[in-house]
Amino acid sequence: MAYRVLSSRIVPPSNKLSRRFLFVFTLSLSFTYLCYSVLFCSGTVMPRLHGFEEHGCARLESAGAKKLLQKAPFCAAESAQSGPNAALPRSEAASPARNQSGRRAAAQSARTEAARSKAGNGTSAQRYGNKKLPNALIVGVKKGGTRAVLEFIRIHPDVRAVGTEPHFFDRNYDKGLDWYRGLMPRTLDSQITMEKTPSYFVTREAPRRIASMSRETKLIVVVRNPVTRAISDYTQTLSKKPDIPTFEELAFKNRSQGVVDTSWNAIRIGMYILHLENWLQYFRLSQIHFVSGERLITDPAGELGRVQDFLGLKRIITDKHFYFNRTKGFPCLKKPESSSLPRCLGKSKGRTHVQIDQEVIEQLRDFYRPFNVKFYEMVGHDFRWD
Ligand SMILES: Nc1ncnc2c1ncn2[C@@H]1O[C@H](COP(=O)(O)OS(=O)(=O)O)[C@@H](OP(=O)(O)O)[C@H]1O
Repeated sequence: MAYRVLSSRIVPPSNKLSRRFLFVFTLSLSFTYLCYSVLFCSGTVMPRLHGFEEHGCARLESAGAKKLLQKAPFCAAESAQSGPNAALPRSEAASPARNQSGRRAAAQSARTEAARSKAGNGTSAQRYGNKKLPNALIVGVKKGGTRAVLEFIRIHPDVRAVGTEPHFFDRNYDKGLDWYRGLMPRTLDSQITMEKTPSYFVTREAPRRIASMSRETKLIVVVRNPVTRAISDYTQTLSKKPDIPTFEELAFKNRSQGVVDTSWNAIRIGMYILHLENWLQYFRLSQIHFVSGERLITDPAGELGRVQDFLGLKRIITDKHFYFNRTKGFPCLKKPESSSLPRCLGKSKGRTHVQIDQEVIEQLRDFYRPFNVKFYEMVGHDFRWD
């Protein structure tokens, strides 16, 4: 065997040549190991030893050395998060107390990296952490200001959100929770996962389905004067289907007698108390936070302050994140989540409404009043829509 031949050659201690060969062999072996360690950042190796393969760096390993080197700065943050002992000497790794502070520092470093990538270069895709089911949902209401709340709250470094509306608990429920989880962004344990789908609020099955995912889910409902909301809803439909009947024709069964058509969605959605009663069969009132759609426009920082409190987040989003854009006529973000440039919401947010006869508006106000009063009583807040 080759080994036996080799050993018979190197074993005699008197053989100087063999000793020299052994020395050179050991030296070259050490040198190869050194090169390997330098090229492949230690964080990618250590987590494997500690069983943290599921995190980012391990994934990058298979992409080859070139890619690895390009991603090196990211790797530092990822290894910090995935392998708490990776950056520590062995003696420290063995101590649980030091280990914890290392983990804290590592998590902090990963958070800083997340914040930097959010605020700075516009690459909002987070490549570390895990996809988790959402802990908080913006469930309604349509045309209440749900997009504004989502875009504003996601600038918080401890919030990660899906940009599009997943419609899981209404249209896609049969696809299953794994499908739903797959849509979520990667989050660290310290971060909150969120999505918004305004139609959940009026979907009969949504509260039961959400509760069966988790009874602890936090729910946000952005409410707005139901008359204005109905007009906004109609304006949106009209922009897509210009041939629909007039607002008045759709809103009343009999206008002269003031009989409102509650089967029309644009009207039905605004009967907030009826929908809320359905939610309260599955969730405590304290699990639901109501954002005023009106104040969201006049005082976005104030509303976002309360949203952050409700979500248990540090108040990071403040006045300094907003400016009022006169052309748009709405508050806009100085630095949105996806870019470092100031940005307002799109054209479909803040449309000029269809002109509606004042008399019709009064009739609808009268119609909604009793529903509004019950709603105020239930949530313990007067939204002053009358
Ligand atoms: N900052 C800011 N910028 C633009 N628009 C804002 C903002 N804050 C609240 N709003 C109001 O949001 C309304 C749209 O609500 P939603 O995002 O819930 O609509 S949707 O259900 O997702 O279609 C939209 O309704 P319309 O004005 O009727 O278009 C706005 O009034």
